[in-house]
Amino acid sequence: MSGLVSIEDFEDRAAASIPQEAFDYYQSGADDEQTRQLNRSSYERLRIRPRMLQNVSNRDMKVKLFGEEYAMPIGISPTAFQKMAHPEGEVANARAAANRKLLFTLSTLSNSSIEEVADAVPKSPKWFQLYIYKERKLTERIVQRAKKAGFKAIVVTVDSPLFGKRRADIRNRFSLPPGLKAANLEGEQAIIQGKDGSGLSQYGEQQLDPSLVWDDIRWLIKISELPVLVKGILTKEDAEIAVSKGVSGIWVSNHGGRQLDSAPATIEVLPEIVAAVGDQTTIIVDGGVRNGKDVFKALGLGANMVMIGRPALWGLAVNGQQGVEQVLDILRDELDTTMALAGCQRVADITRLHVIHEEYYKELNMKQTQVLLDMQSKDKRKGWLKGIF
Ligand SMILES: Cc1cc2nc3c(=O)[nH]c(=O)nc-3n(C[C@H](O)[C@H](O)[C@H](O)COP(=O)(O)O)c2cc1C
Ligand SMILES: CCCCCCC(=O)C(=O)O
Repeated sequence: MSGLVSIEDFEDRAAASIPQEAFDYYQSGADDEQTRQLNRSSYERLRIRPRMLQNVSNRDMKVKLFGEEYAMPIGISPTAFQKMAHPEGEVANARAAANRKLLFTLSTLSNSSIEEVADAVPKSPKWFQLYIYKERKLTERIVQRAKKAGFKAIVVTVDSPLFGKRRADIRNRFSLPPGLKAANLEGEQAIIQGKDGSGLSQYGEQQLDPSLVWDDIRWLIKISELPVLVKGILTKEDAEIAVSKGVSGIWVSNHGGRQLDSAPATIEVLPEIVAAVGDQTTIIVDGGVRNGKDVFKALGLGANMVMIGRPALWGLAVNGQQGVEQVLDILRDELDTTMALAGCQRVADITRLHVIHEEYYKELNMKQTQVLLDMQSKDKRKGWLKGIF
């Protein structure tokens, strides 16, 4: 697809490519969308401190996570209902990730089933995102299916005891289009139908378990016998509890600004979580990542892997599997350029000192000005005193 050179280009083209209701569902955040916007503006407030003369002629973006090697530290977050973007849905998205040797995460609420995705990309590493249903036996069956199909980790989403209020979905009475269903479920649990307001929040209220507590994470680790990561962590307190319960990773996320509006941006909270548990566990982050500079900043602040949600949906909407591949290629090229220009040959070379908040320069500037003003007024006072005596 020519003429598309940034993720924003893909978003604009996606808006013109799919039905308004689908685009609204993908794009929107909760309530006033402060957190969705903050995810972006917080990246823009960070600066990169580049180092010169570092011989960056041979660059390498490969990373390892849980024993698997990935071509770069960018992966795909779980997003529901991908056949609204393209008839091949999650299968196309997973194939794109596999072709680029990247991590893919499948949502519980996918339109392509666990088995279809596993059959499409049998060899490449993939994770399964879990929503815990009130019906625990059903939840267990889903976990066992994911495990049998070869998914390598369970990512349990903990930020959704109920559903954030997405105004567009309420106005649109969000429903899955005819012919689409939640492919991992059966009967009424597979149907999302909005009669009065968003069908999604009604579904969530009826089906998902809002009574979850930390001991349920222990239960999940026990029944799955797979690495379990908790997705939706935004404080060091919760990160510390999660680690004490035996999780294999913390996924710093505010659900793309779709759950608690006024929650902080993920890139804002990343440093506190890395400082608290970064030496004990794997840290994943998503939310508002739209270019290679953002990925670089998240790595500098301590993330082990940086994930994208909506950008992959925009690629899918524009041109299916190929569209996602193009999105991934744009991000890869941008990260590569950023690393070269910042003086980093490998991902491990990106450090905390490469990333700084814009306030640092403002404060420095203010402090220096204050010192000069103080010196000037001291001189003036001296002259004034001289006049008296
Ligand atoms: C349309 C859409 C559907 C989503 N579905 C899920 C889901 O099923 N499970 C989940 O844990 N997170 C879900 N998320 C949140 C993403 O996993 C991710 O946290 C978020 O999209 C990251 O922000 P970004 O879209 O700005 O990259 C969804 C996000 C979007 C935009
Ligand atoms: C009630 C469960 C529906 C989940 C839909 C997917 C999701 O997480 C989203 O943000 O949308």
